[in-house]
Amino acid sequence: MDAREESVVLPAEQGFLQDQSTCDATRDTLTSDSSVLNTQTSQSLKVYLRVRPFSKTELASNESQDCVTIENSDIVALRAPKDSSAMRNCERGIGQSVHKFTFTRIFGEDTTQAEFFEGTMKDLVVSFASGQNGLVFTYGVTNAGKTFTIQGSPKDGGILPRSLDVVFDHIRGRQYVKMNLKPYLGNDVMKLDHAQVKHEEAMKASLLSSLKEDGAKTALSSGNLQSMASENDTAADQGGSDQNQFSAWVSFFEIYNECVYDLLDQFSASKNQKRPTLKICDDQLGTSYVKDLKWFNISSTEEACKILQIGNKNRSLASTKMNQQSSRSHSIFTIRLLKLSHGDDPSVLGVSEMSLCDLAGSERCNKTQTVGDRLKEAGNINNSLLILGKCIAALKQGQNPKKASYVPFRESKLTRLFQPFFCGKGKACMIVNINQCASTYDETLHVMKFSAVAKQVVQTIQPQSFDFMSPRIVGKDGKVITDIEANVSMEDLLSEDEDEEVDISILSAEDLLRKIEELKEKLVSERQGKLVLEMQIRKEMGEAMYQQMVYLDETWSKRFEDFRETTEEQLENRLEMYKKAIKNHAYRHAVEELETDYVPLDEFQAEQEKVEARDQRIEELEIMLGLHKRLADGDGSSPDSTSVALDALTKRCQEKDKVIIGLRVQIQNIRDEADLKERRLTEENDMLKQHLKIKEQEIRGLQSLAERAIQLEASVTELRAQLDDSRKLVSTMDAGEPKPKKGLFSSIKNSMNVTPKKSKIVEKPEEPSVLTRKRALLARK
Ligand SMILES: Nc1ncnc2c1ncn2[C@@H]1O[C@H](COP(=O)(O)OP(=O)(O)OP(=O)(O)O)[C@@H](O)[C@H]1O
Repeated sequence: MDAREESVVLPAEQGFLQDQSTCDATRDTLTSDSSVLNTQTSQSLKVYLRVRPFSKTELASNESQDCVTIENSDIVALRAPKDSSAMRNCERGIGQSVHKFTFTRIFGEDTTQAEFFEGTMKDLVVSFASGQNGLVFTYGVTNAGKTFTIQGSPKDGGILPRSLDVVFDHIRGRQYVKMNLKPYLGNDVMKLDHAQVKHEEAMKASLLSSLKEDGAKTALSSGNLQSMASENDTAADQGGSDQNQFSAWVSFFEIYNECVYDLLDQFSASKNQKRPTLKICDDQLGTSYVKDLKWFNISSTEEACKILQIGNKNRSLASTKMNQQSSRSHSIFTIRLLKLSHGDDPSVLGVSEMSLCDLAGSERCNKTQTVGDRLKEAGNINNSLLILGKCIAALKQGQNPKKASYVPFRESKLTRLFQPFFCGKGKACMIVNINQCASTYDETLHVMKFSAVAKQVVQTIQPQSFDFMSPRIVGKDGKVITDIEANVSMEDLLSEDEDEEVDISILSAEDLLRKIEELKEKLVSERQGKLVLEMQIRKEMGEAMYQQMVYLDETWSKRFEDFRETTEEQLENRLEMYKKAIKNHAYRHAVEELETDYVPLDEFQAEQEKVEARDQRIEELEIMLGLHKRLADGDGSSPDSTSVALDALTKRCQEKDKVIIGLRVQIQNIRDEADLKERRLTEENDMLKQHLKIKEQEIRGLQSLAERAIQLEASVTELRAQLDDSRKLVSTMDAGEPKPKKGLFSSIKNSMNVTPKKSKIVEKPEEPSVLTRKRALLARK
């Protein structure tokens, strides 16, 4: 598959820093970038690929089989190794052995952490510092380098500590050190009183002290960026000219087996205690956030990295077969930056948020030989990644207005939290991590295909900057102190938010009571509305049923008519066939008879001539006989001549007798022949009778078919009667008298159970003619 996709290159993307000049360039961009953010932009989701180098063990176990080839800065080719399923499939003629994928940018195994940060995160951190929200998530199989990319090693930090460095570099000298303004809900800020501030400070001190035993040596840092930050101390001076102040807060949580756990919750961190799970709620703007999540104020990258280390200790790590330090959960580290006005009691000008999500490995269960808890984990990991994939596919599909489909964001905790970013809350970017091992080729290919789809998602980013979005500030009781829109009351905002998981803890007791009353009233009006809706639905269902019945009626009538026509046609055809067969038989028989009795013409004429000659001779003889008689009676003729004549006559008579005998023999022969023919005819007649009997049986079968057709006709008539009853029922429902308590389906059921009243059956005018025709046809047959 070639996943090449030309992404829209927006102005913000054009200036990748190819060299390693870092903070100066970043800061310059920071000062000029806020104007860009005030317009809505659309861009393809940025998807970066990072290929990790082989470990020594991998090289020793022949994992290096040239599976991954980086062709240029944005195209990578994957070649299936010989033992992979992809290669087996290719040999069977399914799929290809080489796949090419395009990414926003590809980073090879030699890429340093600094290079990777420069090439991927610059835009996002710049936007974040200017007030825009951002999300970065890493995706890949286990052991592909996701955690390494985000967190890095103690000596060489990943994108997280490096981003923090840039942010702190940006706000240096403008940090608001008090902790009395704290992130609250999705995008708001809570103003803490003195006691609360003390509590905050104690909590932070306690958290940080928990890492003291391990010492600073394990703490992560951005490594070389540290020095760069100090080199750029002039930033403080620059910032000083800006009257605004900034306050930075962090949180760290994980989604493990579809439960959200606070990784900075010290009490739950103790071994024997069951960790409390946190809920995901929607704020008044419909943005999802983790309720009761702990936020800690940070004043430097070091503090943030220590907090990250503490959270890491609580993270659900388990050793899988593929990675000894495998993350079994999705972990999300979030930084919130509050932009405040100048002075001791500043007002909040804006809040921006940047989340870095280290997704759990996307390996499949069989590969890692997972069992028990590990199998359950893998199931949950795969499920949430599957839903992420579904969301990304649906978002991609949704870009075509004709194919827009439901995006199942709410089907997993992870996608619920990602939803705002895919719906314009801020910039999102995906980092795909792969290793080059032959044994994980199939999984890697799967990851790449997922990324190819993700790269086609176009993000619409709402205009955002600190100046653009002012948050609400609430007091310690959760009541709004200041609001962006003065004409929008708390009640208005809350009444907009009727989601099933609304966070009601932000209301005071009086507000709650008032809210309950309002809700009661709302419930009554909702119920009324529901009744009306139910009636409407009933009516619609009735109409739908009626339409269905009409359709059924039409379909069955048509089918019956077709059946009747076909049967009639078949019967008529058969009848014609039998008639033809009988005619043919009679004709053949007559021809056979003719052939038997046929006498050639010349023979016949010869016979005729013979007969004529005989007749003539007989006449002559009769004349002579008469002459002789006259002579004998005294005509004076001599007795000798008479006796001669007599002799001659006798002779002639004898000859005639012989002829007569011959003729008799002939007659006898003819009679014998006639008898023979008669016998043959009788036999043939018997055979014909047998044949006729068979045909009669077939006709009887056809008659029973016709009777079945008549029965079907009768059942259609009965269905029509039922249809009439349903029509009446529907018209009764239309006329009113709703029975809301009975329920929709019981009413449908009743309408279906109505016994058809025979008296009401009205046959259509053409039915008798059909029956009459059929009967006439059968009678005819
Ligand atoms: N670019 C890299 N250069 C050097 N080593 C790396 C690189 N990427 C990852 N590694 C090493 O590879 C190993 C696995 O990396 P990592 O733990 O970050 O993987 P992962 O994808 O987060 O795994 P999991 O999903 O199981 O947590 C680690 O030992 C890490 O140090």
